[in-house]
Amino acid sequence: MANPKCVALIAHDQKKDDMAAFAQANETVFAGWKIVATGTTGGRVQEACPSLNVIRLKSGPLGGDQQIGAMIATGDVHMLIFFIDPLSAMPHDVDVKALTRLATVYDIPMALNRATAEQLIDFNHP
Ligand SMILES: O=C(CO)COP(=O)(O)O
Repeated sequence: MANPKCVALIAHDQKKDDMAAFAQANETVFAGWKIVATGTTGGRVQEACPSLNVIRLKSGPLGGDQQIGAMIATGDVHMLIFFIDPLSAMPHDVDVKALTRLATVYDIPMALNRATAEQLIDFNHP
């Protein structure tokens, strides 16, 4: 089988419950994907979806967003699902901006809320 496409999953703290529920509801779809995630998000998704193999990177504020940005630049991440919290100030706001900028530069599908993510995965079964 060809290498599966890679999706990056990230959620800010206020959105982590939502991400865990979203991943669980779509566990069978994600089974066909390689999954990378920032540290804490990845832990929550792994807990919610024991059948998946979630590759956990650093936590977002400690460089995880930048790691995923680098993977987008090298062509190793093909879709970004990032449940952002627009109501809280983030110490690593510049990293968040850099990540969404790179997803735009490299023109990969990017969902920043759950409604868009649901649509994206409907269209992107590998
Ligand atoms: O802060 C984040 C994204 O900007 C997410 O990082 P964690 O998944 O480690 O909480």
